[in-house]
Amino acid sequence: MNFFKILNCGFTRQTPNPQTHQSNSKSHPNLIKRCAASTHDTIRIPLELVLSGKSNKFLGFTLEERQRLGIHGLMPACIRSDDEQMLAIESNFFSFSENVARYRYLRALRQSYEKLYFKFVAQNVKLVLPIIYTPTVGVACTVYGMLYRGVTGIHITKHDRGHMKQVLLNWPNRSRTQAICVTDGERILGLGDLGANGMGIAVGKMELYTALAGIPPSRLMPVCLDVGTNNKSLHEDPLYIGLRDERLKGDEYVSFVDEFMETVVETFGNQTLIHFEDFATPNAFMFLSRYQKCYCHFNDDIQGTAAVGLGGLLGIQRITKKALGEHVILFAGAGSAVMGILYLLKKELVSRGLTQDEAAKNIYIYDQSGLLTKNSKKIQENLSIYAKDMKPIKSLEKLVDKVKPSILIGATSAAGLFTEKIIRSMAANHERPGIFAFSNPTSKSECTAEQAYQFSDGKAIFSAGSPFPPVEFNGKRLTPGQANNCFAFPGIVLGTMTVLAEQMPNEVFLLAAHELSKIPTEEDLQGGRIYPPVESANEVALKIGVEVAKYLIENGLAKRALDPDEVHDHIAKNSYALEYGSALAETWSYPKMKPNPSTAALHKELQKKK
Ligand SMILES: NC(=O)C1=CN([C@@H]2O[C@H](COP(=O)(O)OP(=O)(O)OC[C@H]3O[C@@H](n4cnc5c(N)ncnc54)[C@H](O)[C@@H]3O)[C@@H](O)[C@H]2O)C=CC1
Ligand SMILES: CC(=O)C(=O)O
Ligand SMILES: [Mg+2]
Repeated sequence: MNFFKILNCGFTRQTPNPQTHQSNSKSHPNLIKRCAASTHDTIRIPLELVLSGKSNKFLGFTLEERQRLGIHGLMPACIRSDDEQMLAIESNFFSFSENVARYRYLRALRQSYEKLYFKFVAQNVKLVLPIIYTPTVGVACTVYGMLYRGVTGIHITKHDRGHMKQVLLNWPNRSRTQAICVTDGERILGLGDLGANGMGIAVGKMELYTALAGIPPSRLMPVCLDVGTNNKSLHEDPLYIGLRDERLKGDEYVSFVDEFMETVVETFGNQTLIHFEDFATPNAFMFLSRYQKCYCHFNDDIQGTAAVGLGGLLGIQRITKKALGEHVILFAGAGSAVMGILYLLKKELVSRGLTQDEAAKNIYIYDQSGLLTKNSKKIQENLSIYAKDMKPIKSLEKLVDKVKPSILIGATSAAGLFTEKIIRSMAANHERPGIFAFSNPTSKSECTAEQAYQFSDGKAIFSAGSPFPPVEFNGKRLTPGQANNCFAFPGIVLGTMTVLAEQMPNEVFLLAAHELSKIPTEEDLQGGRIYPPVESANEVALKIGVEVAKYLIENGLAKRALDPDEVHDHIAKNSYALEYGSALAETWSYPKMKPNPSTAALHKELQKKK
C-alpha cells in the first residue's frame, strides 16, 4: 500500500479570524485559538482522496481538519454537527416529491458522502427502505441506464471470460472484500428480465447489509453478470447500460457462472459469502444444488424468503393458537419463493413428528395451469408430494371455495390475483384468515392491504412483500406486516460472516424463521401483525445474526475461533461506525490500479485497426 507521509513543509497557513468565522459548533472558538497558537503541518493528501465519497465529511470537517488537509476555503465557514448534516439530508430528501427522484438523490448522496448516507438510512429505515429497496428500487431498475451515476459494483460480461480475476481486482475495496451479492438480472422482482439494470437490486440488497446489519460497505461487492438480455426493449433503449445481445444459455451460461464462482474464491478466499439474487427460477435452483457444499452461498429468493415465509406462518400459529399442521395452506405460484417456503415448512412439520405425506396433506399448490393434481402435466419432482388426487380446478376462486384454505400465500407477480370473492370466501370460513401477497414491487401485489381488510371485514392477518400503510377499518387501525426477505438475509449473512463459515446449511434459515417469529409482541399480534415493524429490522438482524453465528460455532462450521458467548460483543465491535472519526487519523491510501486485460486487449485491437 502507498501511504502518504505527513510532510512538514514549513508552509504556514493563513489562520481564519475567529471573529468572522461562522460556526455552529460549540467547541469551535477554542479550536480556533488552538489553531491560531500553533504552526500547522499540512498533510499533503490528494484532494480527490480527502473529498472522495468514502472520506468526505461534507460540512462536518473541523477547522483543524480543513486546515491541515489543505481544504480550508473549499467550503463555507459553517461547520455542521452530525445532527445538522442529517437535517440537511432530510430537507433535501423531502424536497423531492417523486420517489424515483428521491432514489436519484440518495444515489448521489451515497457516492459523495457514504457515511452520511448510511447514517441517514439507518436512522430512517421506515422512510428510506421503500426508496432504496422495494418498491422504488424496482422502478429505478427499469430506467437504471438513465439514473446511472458511476461505479456501484462490478460488471462482468461474457467477454471477460478468462480474465475475471483482473476484473474483480479492479474493485477499489478488493483487499477487504468478504461478501458478494450477484445477479444476472433475469428475474428482477416481479418485473422480469432487466439485464444489466439488475445491478440496482444487488446494490440495494448490500446496502441493507450495512444499514440493517452493520456490515461495513468496504467488505461488500455487488456484482452483475452481464450475459445479455432477452428483453428486446432494452436492446433498443439508447440509455441501456449492458450488452445488447441475447442471453447466454445452456453449457456456455453454466460454465460462465462456474468460472465466476471459482474466480471469487481464488481471489478472495473460500469463506467469501456469495448471495444469489433474482436469477430466473430454474437457474436459481440449479446453481443452489450445483454449488451445494462447495461454496459459502445462498439464494435469497429461495432460502431467505423461506425463512420469512415460515416465520410468518409461525406468527399465524401464535395468533390462531392452531398448530401449523392443522392449517389448510394454499400456495399460488410455484416459483423460487413458494418452493423455498414449501421446503422449509415441510422441514418444520417433519421436525414436529409428521410424516412427509402428513405434512403435505393440507397443502395445495396452484399455478398458471390450475391446481396441482396427480394428473397435472410435468410435475416437478420436489412438488409431486403435494399433487392432489382431485379433479382439475382451473380457477383460483373455485379452488378457494372448494378447499377452504385458512392461509393463502401468493408469489406470482400477478397483480390482483386475490379477488374480492377469494378474500370474502376465506373470511366466511375462518375467524382469522392469513393472507400473504409476497410479490414485488407494489404494482405486482396479489392484493392491497385495503382490499384484504375491507373484503374480510377486518379479519385478515395480512402481510405483503412491499410496504403498505396502515388501514383504518371500523375505527380500528390495522397494520400489515412486511413479508420480505429483508427480515432474514441481513441477520443470516451477519452471523455467517462473523464466524467466517464456509457453508450456509439449511438449518440457519430454519433458525432464522423461528427467531423472527418470536419477535412480534402480543400487541403486534393483536393488531394482526406477524412481522415486526420495519424500523426494528436492525434489531431483528442482530438477533438472527447472533443465533446463526452461535449455531455455526456449535456445529463446527465456524473458521473463526470465537466462543458463543463472545459473538454479541464481536459483532458490536466490528460493526460499521456511523460516526466519523478524525479525518487526521485516517489511513490514506491510493488504490493500486492494474490494467484490465480486457481494456488492454481492446486498446490493442483499436490500435491495430488504426
Ligand atoms: N417478498 C419477498 O421477500 C419476495 C418476493 N418475491 C416476489 O415473488 C414473486 C415471484 O417470484 P419467484 O417465485 O422468484 O418468481 P417465478 O417467476 O419463478 O414464479 C412465479 C410463479 O407464479 C406463477 N404464476 C404467474 N402468474 C400466475 C397466475 N395468474 N396464477 C397462478 N400462478 C401464476 C408462474 O407460473 C410461476 O410459477 C416476484 O414478484 C418476486 O418479486 C420473490 C422473492 C422474495
Ligand atoms: C424481495 C425479493 O428478493 C424479491 O422480490 O425478489
Ligand atoms: Mg429477490
